[in-house]
Amino acid sequence: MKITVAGAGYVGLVTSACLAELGHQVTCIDIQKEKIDLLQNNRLPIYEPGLRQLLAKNLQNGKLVFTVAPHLAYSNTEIIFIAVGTPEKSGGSVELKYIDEAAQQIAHYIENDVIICTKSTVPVGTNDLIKQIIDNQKAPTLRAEVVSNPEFLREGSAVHDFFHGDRIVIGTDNLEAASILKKLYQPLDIPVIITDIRSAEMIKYASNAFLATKISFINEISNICQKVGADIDEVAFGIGHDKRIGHDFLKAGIGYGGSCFPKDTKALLGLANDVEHHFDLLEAVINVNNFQQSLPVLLAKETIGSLQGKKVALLGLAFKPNTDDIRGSASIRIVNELLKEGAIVRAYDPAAIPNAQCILGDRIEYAYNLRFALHEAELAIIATDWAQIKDAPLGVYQSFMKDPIVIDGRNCYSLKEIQKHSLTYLSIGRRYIFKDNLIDDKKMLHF
Ligand SMILES: NC(=O)c1ccc[n+]([C@@H]2O[C@H](COP(=O)([O-])OP(=O)(O)OC[C@H]3O[C@@H](n4cnc5c(N)ncnc54)[C@H](O)[C@@H]3O)[C@@H](O)[C@H]2O)c1
Ligand SMILES: O=c1ccn([C@@H]2O[C@H](COP(=O)(O)OP(=O)(O)O[C@H]3O[C@H](CO)[C@@H](O)[C@H](O)[C@H]3O)[C@@H](O)[C@H]2O)c(=O)[nH]1
Repeated sequence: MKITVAGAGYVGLVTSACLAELGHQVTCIDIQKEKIDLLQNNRLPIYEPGLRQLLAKNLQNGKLVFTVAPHLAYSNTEIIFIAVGTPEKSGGSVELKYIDEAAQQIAHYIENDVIICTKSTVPVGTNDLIKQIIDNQKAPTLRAEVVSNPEFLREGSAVHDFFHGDRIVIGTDNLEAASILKKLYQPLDIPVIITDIRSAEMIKYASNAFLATKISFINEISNICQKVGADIDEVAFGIGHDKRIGHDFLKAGIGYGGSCFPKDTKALLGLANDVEHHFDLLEAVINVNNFQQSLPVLLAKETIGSLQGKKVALLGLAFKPNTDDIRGSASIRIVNELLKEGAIVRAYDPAAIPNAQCILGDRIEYAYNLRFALHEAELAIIATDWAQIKDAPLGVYQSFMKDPIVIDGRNCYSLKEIQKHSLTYLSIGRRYIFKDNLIDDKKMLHF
Protein backbone atom coordinates (compact mmCIF):
# COMPACT_ATOMS: atom_id res chain seq x y z
CA MET A 1 0.00 0.00 0.00
CA LYS A 2 1.03 3.64 -0.33
CA ILE A 3 1.47 5.00 3.17
CA THR A 4 2.42 8.40 4.54
CA VAL A 5 3.67 9.02 8.05
CA ALA A 6 3.52 12.56 9.43
CA GLY A 7 6.31 13.10 11.96
CA ALA A 8 9.85 11.74 11.94
CA GLY A 9 10.21 11.40 15.72
CA TYR A 10 10.53 8.13 17.67
CA VAL A 11 7.07 6.87 16.71
CA GLY A 12 7.07 8.21 13.14
CA LEU A 13 10.47 6.76 12.26
CA VAL A 14 9.80 3.35 13.76
CA THR A 15 6.37 3.19 12.08
CA SER A 16 7.82 4.27 8.73
CA ALA A 17 10.78 1.90 8.75
CA CYS A 18 8.74 -1.09 9.97
CA LEU A 19 5.92 -0.57 7.46
CA ALA A 20 8.50 -0.25 4.68
CA GLU A 21 10.07 -3.48 5.97
CA LEU A 22 6.65 -5.13 5.54
CA GLY A 23 6.83 -4.17 1.86
CA HIS A 24 4.74 -1.00 1.77
CA GLN A 25 5.75 2.17 -0.06
CA VAL A 26 6.24 4.69 2.75
CA THR A 27 6.76 8.45 2.64
CA CYS A 28 7.69 10.06 5.94
CA ILE A 29 7.21 13.83 6.23
CA ASP A 30 8.46 16.20 8.89
CA ILE A 31 8.48 19.98 9.23
CA GLN A 32 12.10 20.00 10.43
CA LYS A 33 14.29 20.25 7.35
CA GLU A 34 17.52 19.41 9.23
CA LYS A 35 15.97 16.14 10.43
CA ILE A 36 14.82 15.18 6.93
CA ASP A 37 18.23 16.11 5.45
CA LEU A 38 19.92 13.75 7.93
CA LEU A 39 17.46 10.95 7.19
CA GLN A 40 17.78 11.34 3.43
CA ASN A 41 21.51 10.85 3.97
CA ASN A 42 20.89 7.64 5.88
CA ARG A 43 21.65 9.23 9.26
CA LEU A 44 19.34 8.72 12.23
CA PRO A 45 18.51 11.72 14.43
CA ILE A 46 17.65 9.36 17.33
CA TYR A 47 19.21 6.37 19.04
CA GLU A 48 16.93 3.34 18.79
CA PRO A 49 18.30 -0.21 18.62
CA GLY A 50 17.60 -1.98 15.32
CA LEU A 51 16.29 1.11 13.53
CA ARG A 52 19.49 1.98 11.68
CA GLN A 53 19.51 -1.30 9.74
CA LEU A 54 15.85 -1.01 8.74
CA LEU A 55 16.34 2.60 7.67
CA ALA A 56 19.41 1.85 5.56
CA LYS A 57 17.84 -1.16 3.85
CA ASN A 58 14.55 0.51 2.99
CA LEU A 59 16.11 3.81 1.91
CA GLN A 60 18.34 1.91 -0.44
CA ASN A 61 15.57 -0.21 -1.98
CA GLY A 62 13.35 2.88 -2.36
CA LYS A 63 10.56 1.60 -0.08
CA LEU A 64 11.13 4.51 2.31
CA VAL A 65 11.29 8.14 1.25
CA PHE A 66 11.71 11.26 3.41
CA THR A 67 10.38 14.68 2.50
CA VAL A 68 9.37 18.07 3.84
CA ALA A 69 7.00 18.66 0.92
CA PRO A 70 3.33 18.09 1.84
CA HIS A 71 2.17 17.81 -1.78
CA LEU A 72 4.60 14.88 -2.27
CA ALA A 73 3.55 13.25 0.99
CA TYR A 74 -0.22 13.59 0.81
CA SER A 75 -1.35 13.89 -2.81
CA ASN A 76 -1.08 10.22 -3.75
CA THR A 77 -1.41 7.99 -0.70
CA GLU A 78 -3.91 5.52 0.76
CA ILE A 79 -3.23 5.59 4.51
CA ILE A 80 -1.83 8.51 6.50
CA PHE A 81 -0.46 7.96 10.00
CA ILE A 82 -0.27 11.06 12.18
CA ALA A 83 2.69 10.64 14.56
CA VAL A 84 3.45 14.27 15.40
CA GLY A 85 4.31 15.36 18.94
CA THR A 86 1.66 16.14 21.56
CA PRO A 87 3.88 17.64 24.26
CA GLU A 88 2.84 18.97 27.62
CA LYS A 89 1.89 22.65 27.86
CA SER A 90 2.75 24.58 30.99
CA GLY A 91 -0.01 23.61 33.43
CA GLY A 92 -0.03 20.00 32.21
CA SER A 93 -2.59 20.21 29.38
CA VAL A 94 -1.82 18.78 25.94
CA GLU A 95 -0.36 20.93 23.16
CA LEU A 96 -2.43 20.06 20.10
CA LYS A 97 -1.06 22.64 17.67
CA TYR A 98 1.06 20.07 15.77
CA ILE A 99 -1.98 17.81 15.37
CA ASP A 100 -4.02 20.78 14.20
CA GLU A 101 -1.38 21.84 11.65
CA ALA A 102 -0.90 18.29 10.34
CA ALA A 103 -4.67 17.89 9.91
CA GLN A 104 -4.88 21.16 7.99
CA GLN A 105 -2.03 20.16 5.69
CA ILE A 106 -3.57 16.76 5.06
CA ALA A 107 -6.95 18.31 4.23
CA HIS A 108 -5.30 20.76 1.88
CA TYR A 109 -3.09 18.31 -0.03
CA ILE A 110 -5.00 15.03 -0.33
CA GLU A 111 -6.20 14.26 -3.85
CA ASN A 112 -7.85 10.86 -3.32
CA ASP A 113 -9.84 8.99 -0.66
CA VAL A 114 -7.71 8.22 2.41
CA ILE A 115 -7.75 6.66 5.86
CA ILE A 116 -6.15 8.92 8.45
CA CYS A 117 -4.86 7.07 11.52
CA THR A 118 -3.86 8.99 14.61
CA LYS A 119 -0.91 7.31 16.32
CA SER A 120 -0.10 10.36 18.44
CA THR A 121 -1.44 10.18 21.99
CA VAL A 122 -4.36 12.62 22.06
CA PRO A 123 -7.06 13.46 24.63
CA VAL A 124 -10.42 11.80 24.21
CA GLY A 125 -12.41 13.73 21.62
CA THR A 126 -9.38 14.92 19.62
CA ASN A 127 -10.01 12.58 16.69
CA ASP A 128 -13.47 14.11 16.33
CA LEU A 129 -11.78 17.51 16.08
CA ILE A 130 -9.32 16.17 13.49
CA LYS A 131 -12.28 14.86 11.51
CA GLN A 132 -13.95 18.27 11.70
CA ILE A 133 -10.82 20.04 10.41
CA ILE A 134 -10.40 17.57 7.56
CA ASP A 135 -14.09 17.57 6.58
CA ASN A 136 -14.27 21.37 6.62
CA GLN A 137 -11.11 21.91 4.58
CA LYS A 138 -10.78 18.99 2.12
CA ALA A 139 -12.25 18.89 -1.37
CA PRO A 140 -15.93 17.85 -0.91
CA THR A 141 -15.70 14.98 -3.38
CA LEU A 142 -13.02 13.16 -1.35
CA ARG A 143 -13.66 10.67 1.45
CA ALA A 144 -11.35 10.82 4.48
CA GLU A 145 -11.97 8.42 7.36
CA VAL A 146 -10.32 9.39 10.67
CA VAL A 147 -9.34 6.46 12.88
CA SER A 148 -7.70 6.32 16.30
CA ASN A 149 -4.76 3.89 16.27
CA PRO A 150 -2.78 4.59 19.45
CA GLU A 151 0.83 3.47 19.67
CA PHE A 152 2.15 1.32 22.54
CA LEU A 153 5.83 0.99 21.63
CA ARG A 154 8.52 1.51 24.26
CA GLU A 155 11.66 3.44 23.48
CA GLY A 156 14.73 1.25 23.49
CA SER A 157 12.75 -1.74 22.18
CA ALA A 158 10.50 0.06 19.71
CA VAL A 159 11.33 -2.02 16.63
CA HIS A 160 10.78 -5.25 18.55
CA ASP A 161 7.52 -3.85 19.95
CA PHE A 162 6.24 -2.97 16.45
CA PHE A 163 6.59 -6.57 15.32
CA HIS A 164 5.69 -8.26 18.64
CA GLY A 165 3.29 -5.89 20.45
CA ASP A 166 0.61 -7.20 22.81
CA ARG A 167 -2.27 -5.67 20.85
CA ILE A 168 -3.22 -3.25 18.12
CA VAL A 169 -6.11 -0.93 18.90
CA ILE A 170 -8.24 0.46 16.09
CA GLY A 171 -10.89 2.99 17.02
CA THR A 172 -13.48 3.50 14.29
CA ASP A 173 -17.14 2.95 13.53
CA ASN A 174 -16.34 2.49 9.84
CA LEU A 175 -16.19 -1.24 9.02
CA GLU A 176 -14.40 -0.70 5.72
CA ALA A 177 -11.59 1.32 7.35
CA ALA A 178 -11.33 -1.25 10.15
CA SER A 179 -10.98 -4.08 7.67
CA ILE A 180 -8.29 -2.28 5.61
CA LEU A 181 -6.24 -1.59 8.75
CA LYS A 182 -6.72 -5.13 10.03
CA LYS A 183 -5.34 -6.40 6.73
CA LEU A 184 -2.40 -3.98 6.96
CA TYR A 185 -1.44 -5.33 10.38
CA GLN A 186 -2.26 -8.98 9.60
CA PRO A 187 1.37 -10.07 8.90
CA LEU A 188 2.30 -9.07 12.45
CA ASP A 189 0.07 -11.72 14.00
CA ILE A 190 -0.81 -9.43 16.91
CA PRO A 191 -4.36 -9.41 18.38
CA VAL A 192 -6.37 -6.52 16.89
CA ILE A 193 -8.97 -4.81 19.05
CA ILE A 194 -11.58 -2.87 17.13
CA THR A 195 -13.53 -0.37 19.17
CA ASP A 196 -15.05 3.10 18.94
CA ILE A 197 -12.82 6.16 18.58
CA ARG A 198 -13.23 7.55 22.10
CA SER A 199 -12.62 4.19 23.78
CA ALA A 200 -9.45 3.75 21.70
CA GLU A 201 -8.22 7.17 22.79
CA MET A 202 -8.95 6.29 26.42
CA ILE A 203 -7.26 2.86 26.17
CA LYS A 204 -3.98 4.65 25.50
CA TYR A 205 -4.20 6.99 28.51
CA ALA A 206 -5.58 4.31 30.82
CA SER A 207 -2.74 1.93 29.84
CA ASN A 208 -0.03 4.46 30.62
CA ALA A 209 -1.74 5.60 33.82
CA PHE A 210 -2.09 2.00 35.02
CA LEU A 211 1.58 1.22 34.35
CA ALA A 212 2.62 4.44 36.10
CA THR A 213 0.40 3.42 39.03
CA LYS A 214 2.17 0.06 39.29
CA ILE A 215 5.52 1.86 39.42
CA SER A 216 4.45 4.38 42.05
CA PHE A 217 2.84 1.60 44.08
CA ILE A 218 6.01 -0.48 44.19
CA ASN A 219 8.04 2.64 44.96
CA GLU A 220 5.83 3.42 47.95
CA ILE A 221 6.19 -0.19 49.14
CA SER A 222 9.96 0.15 48.65
CA ASN A 223 10.12 3.18 50.91
CA ILE A 224 8.34 1.24 53.63
CA CYS A 225 10.54 -1.83 53.02
CA GLN A 226 13.61 0.26 53.61
CA LYS A 227 12.27 1.47 56.94
CA VAL A 228 11.16 -1.93 58.23
CA GLY A 229 14.19 -3.85 56.99
CA ALA A 230 12.45 -5.79 54.17
CA ASP A 231 13.95 -6.08 50.69
CA ILE A 232 11.87 -4.63 47.85
CA ASP A 233 13.36 -6.90 45.19
CA GLU A 234 12.30 -9.96 47.22
CA VAL A 235 8.88 -8.44 47.82
CA ALA A 236 8.32 -7.56 44.14
CA PHE A 237 9.37 -11.08 43.15
CA GLY A 238 6.98 -12.54 45.69
CA ILE A 239 3.95 -10.49 44.72
CA GLY A 240 4.69 -10.73 40.99
CA HIS A 241 4.23 -14.50 41.14
CA ASP A 242 0.53 -13.89 41.57
CA LYS A 243 -0.63 -14.06 37.93
CA ARG A 244 -3.22 -11.41 38.65
CA ILE A 245 -0.39 -9.00 39.51
CA GLY A 246 2.47 -10.16 37.25
CA HIS A 247 6.18 -9.35 37.44
CA ASP A 248 6.24 -6.49 34.92
CA PHE A 249 6.54 -2.87 36.01
CA LEU A 250 7.32 -3.74 39.60
CA LYS A 251 10.93 -2.56 39.52
CA ALA A 252 11.40 -0.02 42.28
CA GLY A 253 13.68 2.89 41.54
CA ILE A 254 13.89 6.63 41.24
CA GLY A 255 10.54 6.91 39.50
CA TYR A 256 9.28 6.83 35.96
CA GLY A 257 10.44 9.34 33.37
CA GLY A 258 10.24 9.61 29.61
CA SER A 259 8.23 11.47 27.06
CA CYS A 260 5.02 9.58 27.88
CA PHE A 261 4.21 8.61 31.48
CA PRO A 262 4.84 12.05 33.03
CA LYS A 263 2.87 13.93 30.36
CA ASP A 264 0.14 11.36 29.81
CA THR A 265 -0.66 10.97 33.53
CA LYS A 266 -0.99 14.76 33.82
CA ALA A 267 -3.12 14.88 30.66
CA LEU A 268 -5.50 12.22 32.02
CA LEU A 269 -5.71 14.07 35.33
CA GLY A 270 -6.60 17.21 33.35
CA LEU A 271 -9.16 15.33 31.30
CA ALA A 272 -10.78 14.02 34.49
CA ASN A 273 -10.84 17.53 35.98
CA ASP A 274 -12.48 18.84 32.81
CA VAL A 275 -15.40 16.49 33.39
CA GLU A 276 -15.43 17.35 37.10
CA HIS A 277 -14.05 14.05 38.29
CA HIS A 278 -11.26 14.33 40.82
CA PHE A 279 -8.87 11.47 40.03
CA ASP A 280 -7.31 11.19 43.53
CA LEU A 281 -5.46 7.97 42.74
CA LEU A 282 -3.67 9.35 39.69
CA GLU A 283 -2.79 12.55 41.51
CA ALA A 284 -1.11 10.44 44.22
CA VAL A 285 0.76 8.43 41.56
CA ILE A 286 2.22 11.68 40.18
CA ASN A 287 3.12 13.02 43.65
CA VAL A 288 4.81 9.75 44.62
CA ASN A 289 6.84 9.91 41.40
CA ASN A 290 7.96 13.48 42.10
CA PHE A 291 9.16 12.41 45.55
CA GLN A 292 10.90 9.35 44.14
CA GLN A 293 12.84 11.38 41.56
CA SER A 294 14.12 13.58 44.40
CA LEU A 295 15.13 10.64 46.58
CA PRO A 296 18.78 10.37 45.46
CA VAL A 297 19.53 13.95 46.48
CA LEU A 298 17.66 13.55 49.80
CA LEU A 299 19.69 10.42 50.52
CA ALA A 300 22.90 12.18 49.52
CA LYS A 301 22.22 15.05 51.92
CA GLU A 302 21.35 12.69 54.76
CA THR A 303 24.51 10.66 54.21
CA ILE A 304 27.07 13.38 53.48
CA GLY A 305 25.54 16.52 54.92
CA SER A 306 26.15 19.60 52.84
CA LEU A 307 26.75 18.93 49.14
CA GLN A 308 28.42 22.32 48.64
CA GLY A 309 31.55 21.81 46.52
CA LYS A 310 31.14 18.01 46.55
CA LYS A 311 32.12 16.17 43.36
CA VAL A 312 29.25 13.98 42.18
CA ALA A 313 29.35 11.42 39.37
CA LEU A 314 25.90 11.06 37.81
CA LEU A 315 25.68 7.74 35.99
CA GLY A 316 22.97 7.89 33.33
CA LEU A 317 21.11 10.80 31.78
CA ALA A 318 18.55 8.99 29.60
CA PHE A 319 15.18 8.19 31.23
CA LYS A 320 15.86 4.49 30.67
CA PRO A 321 18.57 2.40 29.00
CA ASN A 322 18.91 1.99 25.22
CA THR A 323 17.60 5.41 24.31
CA ASP A 324 19.10 8.87 23.98
CA ASP A 325 15.83 10.45 25.15
CA ILE A 326 16.11 12.64 28.24
CA ARG A 327 12.54 13.92 28.24
CA GLY A 328 11.11 13.62 31.75
CA SER A 329 14.29 11.91 32.93
CA ALA A 330 14.88 11.75 36.69
CA SER A 331 18.49 12.72 35.91
CA ILE A 332 17.49 16.21 34.84
CA ARG A 333 15.74 16.80 38.16
CA ILE A 334 18.71 15.26 40.02
CA VAL A 335 21.16 17.58 38.22
CA ASN A 336 19.07 20.66 39.01
CA GLU A 337 18.76 19.69 42.67
CA LEU A 338 22.47 18.86 42.98
CA LEU A 339 23.45 22.17 41.42
CA LYS A 340 21.08 24.00 43.76
CA GLU A 341 22.93 22.36 46.67
CA GLY A 342 26.26 23.61 45.26
CA ALA A 343 27.56 20.23 44.06
CA ILE A 344 29.89 19.84 41.08
CA VAL A 345 28.39 17.31 38.66
CA ARG A 346 30.09 15.15 36.06
CA ALA A 347 27.65 12.98 34.10
CA TYR A 348 28.16 9.88 32.02
CA ASP A 349 25.71 8.36 29.54
CA PRO A 350 26.45 6.07 26.59
CA ALA A 351 24.01 7.86 24.23
CA ALA A 352 22.20 10.82 25.77
CA ILE A 353 25.00 13.36 26.29
CA PRO A 354 24.23 15.40 23.12
CA ASN A 355 20.56 15.73 24.11
CA ALA A 356 21.51 16.58 27.71
CA GLN A 357 23.94 19.26 26.51
CA CYS A 358 21.05 21.02 24.73
CA ILE A 359 19.27 21.42 28.08
CA LEU A 360 22.00 21.52 30.70
CA GLY A 361 24.73 23.19 28.62
CA ASP A 362 27.96 23.76 30.52
CA ARG A 363 26.34 23.75 33.96
CA ILE A 364 27.76 20.24 34.38
CA GLU A 365 30.75 18.34 33.00
CA TYR A 366 30.28 15.37 30.66
CA ALA A 367 32.22 12.13 30.75
CA TYR A 368 32.41 9.82 27.78
CA ASN A 369 33.21 6.81 29.95
CA LEU A 370 32.31 5.56 33.40
CA ARG A 371 35.83 5.71 34.75
CA PHE A 372 36.31 9.36 33.89
CA ALA A 373 32.96 10.18 35.52
CA LEU A 374 34.03 8.44 38.73
CA HIS A 375 37.56 9.85 38.81
CA GLU A 376 37.97 11.56 42.21
CA ALA A 377 34.21 11.78 42.75
CA GLU A 378 33.03 11.79 46.36
CA LEU A 379 29.58 10.44 45.52
CA ALA A 380 28.18 8.41 42.62
CA ILE A 381 24.48 8.34 41.77
CA ILE A 382 23.26 5.59 39.45
CA ALA A 383 20.25 7.00 37.61
CA THR A 384 19.93 4.79 34.51
CA ASP A 385 20.52 1.05 34.36
CA TRP A 386 22.40 0.94 31.07
CA ALA A 387 24.40 -2.32 30.69
CA GLN A 388 27.58 -0.20 30.70
CA ILE A 389 26.63 0.99 34.19
CA LYS A 390 24.87 -1.93 35.86
CA ASP A 391 27.40 -4.50 34.66
CA ALA A 392 30.47 -2.47 35.66
CA PRO A 393 32.59 -4.35 38.20
CA LEU A 394 32.23 -2.84 41.65
CA GLY A 395 35.99 -2.50 41.83
CA VAL A 396 35.83 0.58 39.58
CA TYR A 397 34.14 2.57 42.33
CA GLN A 398 36.96 1.72 44.72
CA SER A 399 39.66 2.31 42.13
CA PHE A 400 38.46 5.68 40.91
CA MET A 401 36.67 7.30 43.86
CA LYS A 402 38.34 8.58 47.02
CA ASP A 403 36.06 7.01 49.62
CA PRO A 404 33.17 5.63 47.58
CA ILE A 405 29.59 6.44 48.46
CA VAL A 406 27.19 5.02 45.86
CA ILE A 407 23.48 5.81 45.67
CA ASP A 408 22.02 3.21 43.34
CA GLY A 409 18.68 4.48 42.08
CA ARG A 410 18.08 1.33 40.01
CA ASN A 411 19.18 -1.45 42.41
CA CYS A 412 21.79 -2.63 39.92
CA TYR A 413 23.86 -4.65 42.36
CA SER A 414 22.98 -7.44 44.77
CA LEU A 415 23.62 -6.67 48.41
CA LYS A 416 25.69 -9.87 48.69
CA GLU A 417 28.03 -8.57 45.99
CA ILE A 418 28.22 -5.16 47.66
CA GLN A 419 29.27 -6.70 50.96
CA LYS A 420 32.41 -8.07 49.30
CA HIS A 421 33.59 -4.50 48.74
CA SER A 422 34.35 -1.61 50.99
CA LEU A 423 31.93 1.10 50.01
CA THR A 424 28.90 2.88 51.36
CA TYR A 425 25.96 1.78 49.26
CA LEU A 426 22.41 3.07 49.43
CA SER A 427 19.77 1.65 47.13
CA ILE A 428 15.99 1.74 46.85
CA GLY A 429 13.86 -0.24 49.31
CA ARG A 430 16.75 -2.32 50.59
CA ARG A 431 19.05 -2.10 53.62
CA TYR A 432 21.75 0.50 53.40
CA ILE A 433 25.26 -0.86 53.60
CA PHE A 434 27.79 1.41 55.20
CA LYS A 435 31.53 1.22 54.75
CA ASP A 436 33.27 -1.86 56.15
CA ASN A 437 30.22 -4.05 55.57
CA LEU A 438 28.30 -2.57 58.44
CA ILE A 439 24.59 -3.16 58.01
CA ASP A 440 23.13 -1.24 60.84
CA ASP A 441 19.39 -0.86 61.07
CA LYS A 442 19.88 2.02 63.46
CA LYS A 443 21.63 3.82 60.65
CA MET A 444 18.56 3.66 58.43
CA LEU A 445 17.98 7.10 57.10
CA HIS A 446 14.78 8.99 57.60
CA PHE A 447 13.23 11.12 54.93
N1 LIG B 1 8.07 8.25 22.11
C1 LIG B 1 7.35 7.18 22.40
O1 LIG B 1 7.88 6.19 22.90
C2 LIG B 1 5.89 7.14 22.14
C3 LIG B 1 5.21 5.90 22.23
C4 LIG B 1 3.82 5.88 21.99
C5 LIG B 1 3.15 7.03 21.67
N2 LIG B 1 3.84 8.21 21.59
C6 LIG B 1 3.10 9.40 21.17
O2 LIG B 1 3.39 9.59 19.78
C7 LIG B 1 3.49 10.98 19.46
C8 LIG B 1 4.86 11.29 18.88
O3 LIG B 1 5.83 11.02 19.86
P1 LIG B 1 7.40 11.09 19.52
O4 LIG B 1 8.12 10.76 20.76
O5 LIG B 1 7.66 10.32 18.29
O6 LIG B 1 7.53 12.65 19.21
P2 LIG B 1 8.81 13.48 18.72
O7 LIG B 1 8.75 14.76 19.42
O8 LIG B 1 10.03 12.62 18.82
O9 LIG B 1 8.53 13.70 17.16
C9 LIG B 1 7.45 14.40 16.66
C10 LIG B 1 7.83 14.88 15.26
O10 LIG B 1 6.68 15.46 14.64
C11 LIG B 1 7.15 16.51 13.80
N3 LIG B 1 6.04 17.36 13.37
C12 LIG B 1 5.41 18.35 14.05
N4 LIG B 1 4.43 18.88 13.28
C13 LIG B 1 4.43 18.21 12.11
C14 LIG B 1 3.66 18.29 10.91
N5 LIG B 1 2.67 19.17 10.77
N6 LIG B 1 3.95 17.45 9.91
C15 LIG B 1 4.94 16.54 10.01
N7 LIG B 1 5.71 16.43 11.12
C16 LIG B 1 5.47 17.25 12.15
C17 LIG B 1 8.19 17.18 14.64
O11 LIG B 1 9.03 18.00 13.89
C18 LIG B 1 8.91 15.97 15.25
O12 LIG B 1 10.00 15.55 14.45
C19 LIG B 1 3.18 11.71 20.76
O13 LIG B 1 1.80 11.96 20.80
C20 LIG B 1 3.53 10.69 21.83
O14 LIG B 1 2.82 10.89 23.04
C21 LIG B 1 5.18 8.28 21.79
O1 LIG C 1 9.19 -1.51 36.62
C1 LIG C 1 9.49 -0.42 36.10
C2 LIG C 1 9.28 -0.14 34.72
C3 LIG C 1 9.63 1.12 34.24
N1 LIG C 1 10.14 2.06 35.07
C4 LIG C 1 10.46 3.41 34.54
O2 LIG C 1 9.33 3.88 33.82
C5 LIG C 1 9.74 4.72 32.75
C6 LIG C 1 9.06 4.32 31.45
O3 LIG C 1 9.55 3.06 31.05
P1 LIG C 1 8.94 2.27 29.78
O4 LIG C 1 7.50 2.13 29.96
O5 LIG C 1 9.72 1.05 29.62
O6 LIG C 1 9.32 3.25 28.60
P2 LIG C 1 8.53 4.19 27.57
O7 LIG C 1 9.31 4.15 26.31
O8 LIG C 1 8.26 5.50 28.21
O9 LIG C 1 7.14 3.43 27.26
C7 LIG C 1 5.91 3.78 27.90
O10 LIG C 1 5.32 4.91 27.28
C8 LIG C 1 5.08 4.74 25.86
C9 LIG C 1 4.55 6.06 25.34
O11 LIG C 1 3.20 6.24 25.57
C10 LIG C 1 4.10 3.59 25.66
O12 LIG C 1 3.84 3.43 24.28
C11 LIG C 1 4.66 2.31 26.27
O13 LIG C 1 3.72 1.26 26.14
C12 LIG C 1 4.97 2.58 27.75
O14 LIG C 1 5.59 1.42 28.34
C13 LIG C 1 11.26 4.65 32.71
O15 LIG C 1 11.79 5.79 33.34
C14 LIG C 1 11.59 3.41 33.52
O16 LIG C 1 12.84 3.50 34.17
C15 LIG C 1 10.34 1.79 36.43
O17 LIG C 1 10.79 2.65 37.18
N2 LIG C 1 10.00 0.56 36.90
